[in-house]
Amino acid sequence: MSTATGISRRRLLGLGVAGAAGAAAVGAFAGRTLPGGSAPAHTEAAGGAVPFYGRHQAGITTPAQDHLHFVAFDVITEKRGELVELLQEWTAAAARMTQGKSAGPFGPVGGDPQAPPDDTGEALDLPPSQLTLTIGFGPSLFDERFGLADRRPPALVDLPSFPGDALIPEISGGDICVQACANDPQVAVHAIRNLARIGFGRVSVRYSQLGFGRTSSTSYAQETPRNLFGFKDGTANLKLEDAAMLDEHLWVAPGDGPGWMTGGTYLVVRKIRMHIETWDRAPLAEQEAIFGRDKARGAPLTGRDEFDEPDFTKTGADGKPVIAENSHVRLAHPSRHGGARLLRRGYNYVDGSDGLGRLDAGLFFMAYQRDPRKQFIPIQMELARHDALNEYIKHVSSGVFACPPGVTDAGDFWGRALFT
Ligand SMILES: C=CC1=C(C)c2cc3[nH]c(cc4nc(cc5[nH]c(cc1n2)c(C)c5CCC(=O)O)C(CCC(=O)O)=C4C)c(C)c3C=C
Ligand SMILES: [Fe+2]
Repeated sequence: MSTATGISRRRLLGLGVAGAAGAAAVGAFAGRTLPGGSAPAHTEAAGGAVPFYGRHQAGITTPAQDHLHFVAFDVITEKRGELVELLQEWTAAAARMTQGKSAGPFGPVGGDPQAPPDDTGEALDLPPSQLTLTIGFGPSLFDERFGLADRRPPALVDLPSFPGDALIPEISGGDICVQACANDPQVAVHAIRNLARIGFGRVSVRYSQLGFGRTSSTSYAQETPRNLFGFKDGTANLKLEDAAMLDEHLWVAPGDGPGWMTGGTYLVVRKIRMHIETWDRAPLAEQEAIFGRDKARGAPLTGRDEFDEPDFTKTGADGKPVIAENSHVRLAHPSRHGGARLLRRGYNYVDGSDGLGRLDAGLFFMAYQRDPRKQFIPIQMELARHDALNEYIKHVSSGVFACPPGVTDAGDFWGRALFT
């Protein structure tokens, strides 16, 4: 998207037009319509910038954007100083890119023509698109390489193997993860590509995953989206408006573990293949019984409206529970897990077809929480053992990461308190 002069907002900012003049230019841009009076392709709300600095990292309670590019890196340098420098460089680039600027100060075309550009350029004409970049540190980072073994939080456990797991090691784990979310997939891909480029020689990409169509709402202002089985997903999620619940279930509090994690949270990722063609042959009544919710409105089978509380005691004419014992929502419900909740922030994925005519598709499940030992692990153990949904899904990749608190200002960097 371009300004009246034909120079993009990202380019303007990337070329260093800052301060009052830059702000005025951006302000003018933000309010303008395209020639002919049509609305911009991205509204400012969808295309605007999410603040990078704050007590918590952005991209967790931020209203879930439409697109994901998730990456897990292996650290290949063994020098602690090089890793710290990389985190500093990444933080500076992330602070810039999330505000719609280029990854480096010169941008795709403003530097020395004899040197590779400090930004790859494919987001040159695009608005910030609510890009957020969220970092996490995996258990393997806390081995002997960087002197971090005694700084590993007890809550950052290796996940146990769950019944039915079919994990592929090459797309599981990772020393460091970065979740890029944006309302434009090209902006998310650009951000991860540039972080990987900056990390050359110090990290290598272990795996990455594209996701589209968020499968959760993280704000009451958002409509509940649908997953690839056609059901509303994210109804009973933690929402950013529930501040007390976030303190109880999401953010690491003082005394929970090492001080460097206070204000942070833990992320569990699971790539879950969904057997779409088998599901599509299941009768509607069976699909609804599996989730315990109706397909049209997402209401519990004991209620009428989406946000009605399920009644697990209610029985039908046959004397059986209306919401089946092996239904997904009964097994995952907080009442079964001592009140434990998750902030789910997953995305649909389709990686093409599998060569046998079936979609290679599913849910890239991501859930943030205060302590995976008390939240994800017991919930998933229950689901893995009893969930009727298991006939239609397969967990193929897994990861757990400690996501540090937010970067407070330009002097701070991702994970500073861990390394100092
Ligand atoms: C271990 C955690 C969970 C995994 C893994 C998981 C996989 C998974 N879920 C769906 C679809 C739905 N899940 C729903 C609710 C729900 N799911 C979990 C946890 C996991 N799901 C929780 C904690 C809840 C909320 C339970 C409650 O409090 O009522 C729903 C219902 C709508 C909603 O509340 O979001 C759907 C639909 C799929 C397809 C899937 C794996 C592919
Ligand atoms: Fe679920």
